[in-house]
Amino acid sequence: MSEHLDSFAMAQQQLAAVAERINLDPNVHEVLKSPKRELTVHFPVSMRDGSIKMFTGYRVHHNLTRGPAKGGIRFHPETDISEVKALAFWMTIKCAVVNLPFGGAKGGVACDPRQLNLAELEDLTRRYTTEIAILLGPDKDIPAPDMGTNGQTMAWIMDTYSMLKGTTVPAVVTGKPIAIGGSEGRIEATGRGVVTIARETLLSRGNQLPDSTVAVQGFGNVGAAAAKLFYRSGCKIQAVSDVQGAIFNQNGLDILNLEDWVKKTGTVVGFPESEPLAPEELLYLPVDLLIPAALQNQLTGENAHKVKARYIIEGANGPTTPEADKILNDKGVVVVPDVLANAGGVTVSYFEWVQGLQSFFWSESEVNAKLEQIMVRAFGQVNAAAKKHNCDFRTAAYIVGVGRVAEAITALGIFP
Ligand SMILES: NC(=O)C1=CN([C@@H]2O[C@H](COP(=O)(O)OP(=O)(O)OC[C@H]3O[C@@H](n4cnc5c(N)ncnc54)[C@H](OP(=O)(O)O)[C@@H]3O)[C@@H](O)[C@H]2O)C=CC1
Ligand SMILES: O=C(O)CCC(=O)C(=O)O
Repeated sequence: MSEHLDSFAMAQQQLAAVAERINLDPNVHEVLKSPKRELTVHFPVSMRDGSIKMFTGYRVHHNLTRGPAKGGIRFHPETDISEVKALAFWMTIKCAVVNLPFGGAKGGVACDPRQLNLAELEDLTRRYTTEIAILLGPDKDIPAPDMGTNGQTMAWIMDTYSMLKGTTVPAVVTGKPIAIGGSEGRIEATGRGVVTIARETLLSRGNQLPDSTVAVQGFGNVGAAAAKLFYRSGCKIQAVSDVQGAIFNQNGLDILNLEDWVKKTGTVVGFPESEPLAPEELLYLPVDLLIPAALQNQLTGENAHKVKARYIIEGANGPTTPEADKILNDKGVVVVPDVLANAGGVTVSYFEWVQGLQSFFWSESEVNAKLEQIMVRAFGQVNAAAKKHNCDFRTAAYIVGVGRVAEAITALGIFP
């Protein structure tokens, strides 16, 4: 049977599965089923052709028991409230898995940033920020980049929020440029975390990262950084893709040359040292490590049986549906979930927030060393939970994450 789940329904299924497994207090389950608040805004932007276009944006706070709301902002044509609610829920779990003092949030605007010029994009970002500013603040809600947004977007958000407050407030966003209080290491932090978790996963099974073959879906902030760090670790990156297509080289792509090519052309497609590949075929290559680093719902009940990779390390949020999870587990494919594998980004966002609040900044090597420590510790805790409960890594990560959130909810005295 194939599945047509929306993202929030999928997140609910993941929560329900772990609630049953750990006998979660039904009251806590009830709390975690719904986001704390959802804001939908419709706002006008003046387009450069003289017309006015209406856009719809969202900011969702899922659960704030462990700290202020934290999570990225996505600009994508298919972004809707269900997607943003799911992404906010995953942020609650993710922050708890790596034990950061944050609750989960996410935001988004339904738009195609590639169809907007820079001035339109700036206007859209500033207007969206003004509309959701009621929720934002360094001790309330701290956005960061996600798909379709970057350091420039964060700079516009910080500036708009600072204008509203009448003072410069760097700690209201993370993932901003270094010149305005960004952290060393944030740009590649998610990719670095993905590679660290891949290494730890392999080590836990008696394998090594060097010489592993890798396929990466998506060559943006997460995919490109992960590909480069896998390459530097001695892996063979056999395939990568972006929206325009996929490329393949049996002997491994030179990722540094590929980066130069993408800077020149805007796509991986046509890279001279490669052959074209049908994009969906990337998911079915017989590689050691498959890294989905684009959108959700890529591995489903319909295609999971075709996967030949030994390990899937989820750089993207929500790339594997529950039905696919079951098929992959039955096939013996090890899936390391988003809420652990891509937590390096929010971890360095946490460092950026702490540095901003203290106006005391760390070197890149300090940032990377602290990131390594947190990711290795989180992997160890999830691996231990997987052994203790004899379960897959997603279930184990949820046992750790949901367990911490439940403990916090109970400690507040809501359910004495
Ligand atoms: N940025 C971060 O710090 C974090 C991001 N994530 C998650 O990682 C994923 C990627 O985010 P990020 O790298 O920031 O986003 P970016 O916008 O930087 O990059 C997205 C990449 O995915 C490609 N892409 C989009 N759709 C497809 C598709 N259908 N097939 C193949 N490639 C596709 C894009 O192609 P093109 O370049 O052609 O547009 C681009 O290369 C998302 O799920 C996000 O939620 C998770 C944790 C932190
Ligand atoms: O860096 C952050 O605060 C959030 C990153 C993010 O959106 C994610 O982990 O999905």
